[in-house]
Amino acid sequence: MTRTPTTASTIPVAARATDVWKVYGAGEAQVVALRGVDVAFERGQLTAVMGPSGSGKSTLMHCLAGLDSVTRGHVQIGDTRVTGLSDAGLTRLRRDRIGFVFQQFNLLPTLTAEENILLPLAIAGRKPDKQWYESVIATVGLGDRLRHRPSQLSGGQQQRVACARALVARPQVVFADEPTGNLDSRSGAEVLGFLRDSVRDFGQTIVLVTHDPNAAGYADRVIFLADGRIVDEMRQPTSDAVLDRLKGLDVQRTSAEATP
Ligand SMILES: Nc1ncnc2c1ncn2[C@@H]1O[C@H](COP(=O)(O)OP(=O)(O)OP(=O)(O)O)[C@@H](O)[C@H]1O
Repeated sequence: MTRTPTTASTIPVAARATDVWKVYGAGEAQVVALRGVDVAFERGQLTAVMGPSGSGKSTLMHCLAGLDSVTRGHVQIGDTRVTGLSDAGLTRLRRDRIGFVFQQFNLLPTLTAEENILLPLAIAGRKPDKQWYESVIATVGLGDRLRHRPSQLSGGQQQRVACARALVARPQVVFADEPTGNLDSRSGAEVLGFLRDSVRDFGQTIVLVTHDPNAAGYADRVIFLADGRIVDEMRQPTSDAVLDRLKGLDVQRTSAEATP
């Protein structure tokens, strides 16, 4: 049977999962984290992935980004089939074509903001494109903080450094896993606004895993996961509509758990 990924549009795809299953452990300890996920992430869009705790959001992101292997099915970044790449191929893919932003900012404490931002390029032996670097720095609004170390920056500023680091190599897709989870609402809004601007101004593709309906309100599209499956999607979401949909998922889950 041919499966149809959950996008009907003709916009080019930056990342795709096709019939992806992920099983952890074996026997009694077996957990099926993903159950046949088909999804395409369109280029130049901010897509949020939402769902109850344990629904498989981080697992899906890790499989898409080549940080974890799939049990069945396959994933693609652009035209490259990630599933089956060698370790060296995966390292190159992650280094050259994917940007990451995590809840913990993961900055190196002994380096300045600027050195942190340029580190992935330095490791890859690449020089930054000066004009691009300057537009990224201007967009994140860190011009006067580049010589500071992470301990001299607020949480929001540190996360903006992490966002700039993810963008500076012009990755095909940025995966952001709960990027506002450690921030107060104002700093969170700044970071989300910046991610949103990078989509609008640079055509960046972003996949955002979040629990927060307000964060999902910045997205072009929201994918809802429940129990390892994609159960719904919403385009041009509002925070209120996302919140309502999430409540529905929690109700379904509670009723399913109550069934003997
Ligand atoms: N390394 C692992 N070994 C065993 N089970 C795992 C592992 N990683 C995740 N799981 C299980 O897979 C399921 C999906 O986990 P995942 O972290 O993807 O969910 P999530 O939707 O991101 O949850 P949360 O919102 O709480 O972060 C859960 O039942 C989890 O316990």
